[in-house]
Amino acid sequence: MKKQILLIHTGGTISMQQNEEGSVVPQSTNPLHSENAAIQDLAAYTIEEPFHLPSPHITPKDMLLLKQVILEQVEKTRIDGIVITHGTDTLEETAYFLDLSLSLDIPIVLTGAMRSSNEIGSDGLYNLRSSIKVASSNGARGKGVLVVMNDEIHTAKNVTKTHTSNVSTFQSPQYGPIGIVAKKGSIFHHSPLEREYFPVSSITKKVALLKSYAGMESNMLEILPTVGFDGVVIEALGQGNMPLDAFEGVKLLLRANFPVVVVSRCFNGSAEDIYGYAGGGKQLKDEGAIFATGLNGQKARIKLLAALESTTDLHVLRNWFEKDSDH
Ligand SMILES: NC(=O)C[C@H](N)C(=O)O
Repeated sequence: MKKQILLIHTGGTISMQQNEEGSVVPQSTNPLHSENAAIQDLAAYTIEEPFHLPSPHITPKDMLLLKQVILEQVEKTRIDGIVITHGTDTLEETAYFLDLSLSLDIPIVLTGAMRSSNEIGSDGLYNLRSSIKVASSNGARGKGVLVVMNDEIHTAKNVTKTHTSNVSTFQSPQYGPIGIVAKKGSIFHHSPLEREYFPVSSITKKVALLKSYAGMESNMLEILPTVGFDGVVIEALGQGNMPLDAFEGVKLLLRANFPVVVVSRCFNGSAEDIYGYAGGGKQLKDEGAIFATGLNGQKARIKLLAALESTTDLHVLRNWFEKDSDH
């Protein structure tokens, strides 16, 4: 019997075409619909298209809508796997949001394309077929939300977009992919150790993401609560350190119980409380900053958004963010 795949289209380059001027633009009818014949051999489908957006337009509320579409379909009918087509710019954020907010064991795979549907070497249909193969496989069960692009299988937690145009843009720094898509199907060589679940049913908070830089000013931070933010993720320098003036802003926020989550602006490695000088990671942590183990800035922001729906208690938040580290 064919596997039953819930195929959800949301837009992105995989659903776009290049026009005569060379611009890549959305189409009134998603070109993926005319590819249905090219995927019929792999599975049977329920197709949903809750919105059709370039992924820079996608908001956490759209991510929540996707979660609801998935839950409705899973309750209604037998679904063996889920494939979501999505623009690549914010794909990792949607993938991680769904990873945190769904506790399903069936495979959930996000995919996209770096070249639109009518460009030479378009990777969309190929990635779609690969994703359907992975979502139909038993090996993908219980591994959380996955991202399949360019013959690689990545976890939502670790994957990130690393190149503006290359088809091998998605990578998992430090960890690598957990499997590959071979000619005959998917092969997993790793499994995530644990999964986290936040029962998000609304998005009511605002979380900022700031990148630190040499000479960063404190007022960048001080202004946040006054303009309606509920928390901030800071991509700190190197091992997890802040410029002196900005450190003063962090202290003011923390003393007002405003959640400050620290990651590194480095592409690889984790932020840690190593340096003891003013603004260093040790002092940040002593002041109450929360270190997000192993997450990049955009993922830490999604996690803080999800977590703040359940609690604003800094101790609870710290446990949720730092439990992955052993010290
Ligand atoms: N390759 C892509 O999908 C990029 C596009 N700008 C998007 O995210 O919608």
